[in-house]
Amino acid sequence: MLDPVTESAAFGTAASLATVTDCKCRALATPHGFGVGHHFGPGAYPPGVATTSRPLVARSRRLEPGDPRHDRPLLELLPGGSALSWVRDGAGLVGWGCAARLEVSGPDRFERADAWWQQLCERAEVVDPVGLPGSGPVAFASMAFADHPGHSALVVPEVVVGERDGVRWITTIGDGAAEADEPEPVRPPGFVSYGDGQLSATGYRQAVAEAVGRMQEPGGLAKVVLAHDLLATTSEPLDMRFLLHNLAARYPSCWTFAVDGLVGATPELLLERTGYEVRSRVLAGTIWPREGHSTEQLAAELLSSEKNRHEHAYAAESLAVRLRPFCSDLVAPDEPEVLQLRNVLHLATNVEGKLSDADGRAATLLRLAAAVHPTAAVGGTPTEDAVRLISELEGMDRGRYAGPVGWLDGSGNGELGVAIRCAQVEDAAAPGGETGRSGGKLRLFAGCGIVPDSDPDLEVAEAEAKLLPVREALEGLH
Ligand SMILES: C=C(O[C@H]1C=CC=C(C(=O)O)[C@@H]1O)C(=O)O
Repeated sequence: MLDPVTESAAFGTAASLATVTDCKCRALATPHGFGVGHHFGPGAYPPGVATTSRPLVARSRRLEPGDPRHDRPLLELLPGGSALSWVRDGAGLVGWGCAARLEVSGPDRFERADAWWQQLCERAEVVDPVGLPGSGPVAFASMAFADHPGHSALVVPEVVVGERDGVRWITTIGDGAAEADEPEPVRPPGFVSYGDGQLSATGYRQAVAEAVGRMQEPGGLAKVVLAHDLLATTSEPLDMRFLLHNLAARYPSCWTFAVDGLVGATPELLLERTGYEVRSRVLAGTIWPREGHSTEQLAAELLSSEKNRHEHAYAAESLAVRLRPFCSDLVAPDEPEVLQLRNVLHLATNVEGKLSDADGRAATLLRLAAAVHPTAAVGGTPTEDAVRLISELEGMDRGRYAGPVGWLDGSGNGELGVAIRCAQVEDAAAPGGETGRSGGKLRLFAGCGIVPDSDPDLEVAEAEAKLLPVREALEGLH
């Protein structure tokens, strides 16, 4: 098997760090510049220079009917271990193994991740007769919500299987040894128990009440999105595929993702870039099923709720305003529509644009993401004040929850969702309790847009409804 490309990088200040991990998760921190190589010690490369000791070799080929990798659902191809996924309605990408990996943190994490990926792709040897978005070299990405704390990860798998427009293909990156990995049977996680995370539901209610009080004062924020977490412990080791299968079965229209231990099914698309086309689906404003109310009644109530319309307008506008400068054309409807999911209904705005290439190069997906993240669907209005208030009132580390998550290819295409309706796997198999068995530990997250007339009790209930997809997947509902 090809040695994974080992990224060793550090960028000057404590405020802005890129740690370096190889794919066997040996962390290498270096006080020197941006360098890459396999198993080279830190400091072997001069500051500011990115090198790889060996270029990536990516080979794609079409899969044909009769090949199990063509005929079986994408998620069923994943072997055990750390799964990579971006699947919607049965199509998308799954990946495994690790040919290269980057961890970054800090305010310029997007720019540095972008530079790393561009350099890897420029030097890569690519054989790609498939020629579709997602064929050729691919990195799965999961970016931290905040500048501090939290790390972001880019993982280049050794094997990717993709499906788009009815075409199935496989890409091997490296020597393709992992191509032969046979899926082991998926293991259920056993009993699931829940406990408070870093911010309990009671603490969350207080945080929302405090935010509402401050927002009602003169000069207060227009909107802030506050979240809390829930700790889940499983009696058996956690097989991420169990979660992925159940999420995809219950939420087929969402993007079922897994990147570096962050797993979920998001209904919200931050940005999709296909050539010069960009697309986004902004969500904000929520209602959840109540007894005696039909879906049509709930949808009508949501559309006519001034509070939800305000919440939504801030989010849709934040995306459109920040995306517009990169586009020669951008269409954002004036009126939201209703998106219906099993657990909730949302107000949704689909935005479409055409990237301008005035200087001969349209902005990359990661650059675009840096410009639009966080939208007011997960941050607030105005953004910087809201992000400060989130940090103050939540008092927890969101990690990569609510950050961009998805994939990028070597031709500039990719999809980044907003990492909501998800959990961070803290330990796939944590040391066991009294029984001596080893179970897993996950942090589930859910947040709600808070405006000056929000009711804290209702926001707690809304967050509970948003936690359901992962809870039910964990408990085996499909
Ligand atoms: C922040 C979350 O949801 C966002 C997306 C849709 C609707 C939202 C809302 O109505 O508050 C949130 O803005 C979450 O699920 O954790």
